[in-house]
Amino acid sequence: MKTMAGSEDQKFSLQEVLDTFKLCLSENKEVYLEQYVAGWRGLVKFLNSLGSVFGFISKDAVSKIQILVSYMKGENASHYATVQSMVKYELDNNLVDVNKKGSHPESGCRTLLRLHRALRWLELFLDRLRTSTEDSKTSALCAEAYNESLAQHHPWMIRKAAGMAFLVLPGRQTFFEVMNVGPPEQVVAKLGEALPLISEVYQITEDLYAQHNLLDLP
Ligand SMILES: CCCCCCCC/C=C\CCCCCCCC(=O)N[C@@H](COP(=O)(O)O)[C@H](O)/C=C/CCCCCCCCCCCCC
Repeated sequence: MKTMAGSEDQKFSLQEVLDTFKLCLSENKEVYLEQYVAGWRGLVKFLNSLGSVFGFISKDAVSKIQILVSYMKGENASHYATVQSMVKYELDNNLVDVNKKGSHPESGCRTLLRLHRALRWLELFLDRLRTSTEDSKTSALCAEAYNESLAQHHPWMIRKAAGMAFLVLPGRQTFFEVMNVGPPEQVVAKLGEALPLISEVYQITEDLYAQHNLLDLP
């Protein structure tokens, strides 16, 4: 049966997303692409359950996931095990358009950068949800997180469309129910557990991209 959280096999679980982000980091703090992508797949399940208004966002996230998966399964798959190995391989082989779009408009590095920026939005949004009160508006929390992060990289049209989509977000109580964690106190605790993991993955990627001057890839 279809519910707000989607059909059974598409059901969103915060725990599941948490588990994938937990598995994202290797012992020496490299970011596994397979788990990173799996984390995003889990999040897209949630987005899809919100209805067609969010379709344009989901479509973009899915297409970026697919680009990365095609590299991870392609002939150079061994270089796409971690974000670190991908960056090294693509830079060493001049596979990244560094200043302006050229012959590599869909490099792994620029594709991951888009999801990486969205991860910052997620971090800010989940933190706001965690510290929100019963009367907080999810649309406002989402818009604040968006304006502080992703919006700075989006043109006016996208910002407008995103802002309109936020207005139809379900309320805080529904959000908490959809996370499939339990009562609100447990959701808050689970968010508290998830956030440091997401932050660490974000920061490691941010530092790596900064070190290689990749934070503004076209
Ligand atoms: C229950 C709590 C958990 C919250 C679950 C949140 C689920 C969110 C799932 C996915 C988030 C979407 C990630 C979007 C990636 C966007 C990447 C991007 O910036 N793409 C733009 C640039 O790409 P290029 O053109 O350079 O290739 C592209 O132009 C964007 C198009 C679509 C608009 C993106 C708006 C993003 C808004 C932030 C997400 C809001 C989701 C709200 C749901 C709570």
